Amino acid sequence: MGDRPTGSKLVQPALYRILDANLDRAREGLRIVEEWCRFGLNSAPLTDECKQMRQELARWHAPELRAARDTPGDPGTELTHPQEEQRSSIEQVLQVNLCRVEEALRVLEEYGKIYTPEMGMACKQMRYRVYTLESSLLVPQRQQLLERSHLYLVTSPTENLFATVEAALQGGLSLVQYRDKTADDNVRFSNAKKLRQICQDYNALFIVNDRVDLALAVDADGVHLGQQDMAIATARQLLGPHRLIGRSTTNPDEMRQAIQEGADYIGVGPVYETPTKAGKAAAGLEYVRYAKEHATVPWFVIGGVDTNNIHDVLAAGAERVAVVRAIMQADQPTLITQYFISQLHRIQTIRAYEERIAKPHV
Ligand SMILES: Cc1ncc(COP(=O)(O)OP(=O)(O)O)c(N)n1
Ligand SMILES: Cc1nc(C(=O)O)sc1CCOP(=O)(O)O
Ligand SMILES: [Mg+2]
Repeated sequence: MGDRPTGSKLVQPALYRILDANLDRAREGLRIVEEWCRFGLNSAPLTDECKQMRQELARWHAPELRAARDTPGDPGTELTHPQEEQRSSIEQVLQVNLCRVEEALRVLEEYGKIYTPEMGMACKQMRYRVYTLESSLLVPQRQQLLERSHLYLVTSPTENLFATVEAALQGGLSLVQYRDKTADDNVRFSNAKKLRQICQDYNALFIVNDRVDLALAVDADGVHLGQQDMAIATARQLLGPHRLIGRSTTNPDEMRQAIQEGADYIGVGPVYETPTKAGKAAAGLEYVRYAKEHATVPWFVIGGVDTNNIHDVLAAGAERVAVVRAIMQADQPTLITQYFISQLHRIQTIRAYEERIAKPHV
């Protein structure tokens, strides 16, 4: 590779070892992601993208770099973090490994510039390709599941918390919010952790009410924030780009602002007064009709919704509802969940049909 501006004889072996270690790290991470693209997603384009990047990295891995390796003398091989030993989901495996690839590429970009400018440039371009790969793999999963979810269970404290949530999941529920306004933090943490696991077992989204710190601590899919809770922009900074943020809204101004600030979904309510949120005046069906015309993100009607009034709510334009008591206090949560889902599905089918009649050529 000719003369390099490496300064001294001491610098070159270190530089080569850095490049050698990070080329390995990036390729290993890509291999792990590739396996999921291939066997989990059956995606030829994503598998191919990982493979191409691995091969490009292999071309940069020159014999002189490999020759500089000194595993017994490397103090870094002994250092592990307890979190490296735990993985709770495929998503986490992907997240951790994509992050590892991005970090390794950043190192290769900086140190590679000393080795040869072309290496620095190639690693920079590859890092942007990894960001794109990350978006394809991680963002849509949550967004798509949110799009597909029309019933939202918001929990209330009860002795049967886990059994009730699991019964609802068995009925087809795919979106759960842990809401407990009074428990101690250690109880909230252990409940949220257990619910997170149950939701994962059913491939359902798990959202934490109010608390961004708790959402992060249990690796939740997102957080629900009311008007008095943390600002969306601050939550987004803490949660990163991929987790969901929901916002409660009670009137058109709050809706406009929530959407403008980047809420992934909104609560629309309370449509009826409810003892679950005593003292909050009903926004009524008029606000549901407004949401039908103006909401541009998924919106869930909340507040007093039950099996008796769901048809009025749907008739006002809703296609998604969030409930607490209707499921948490049901004798048969699975059956009630199935009933809600069937009615929500029915209305979507009717609306899709009506739309086709109204615009036959679209
Ligand atoms: C889906 C959904 N919509 C609205 C709320 C209410 O949030 P907030 O106004 O912050 O009130 P609390 O739930 O925190 O008492 C919600 N939790 N979920
Ligand atoms: C938690 C919550 N938020 C509301 C809002 O309008 O922002 S209404 C509500 C409680 C909904 O409970 P139930 O289904 O038992 O009436
Ligand atoms: Mg709140």
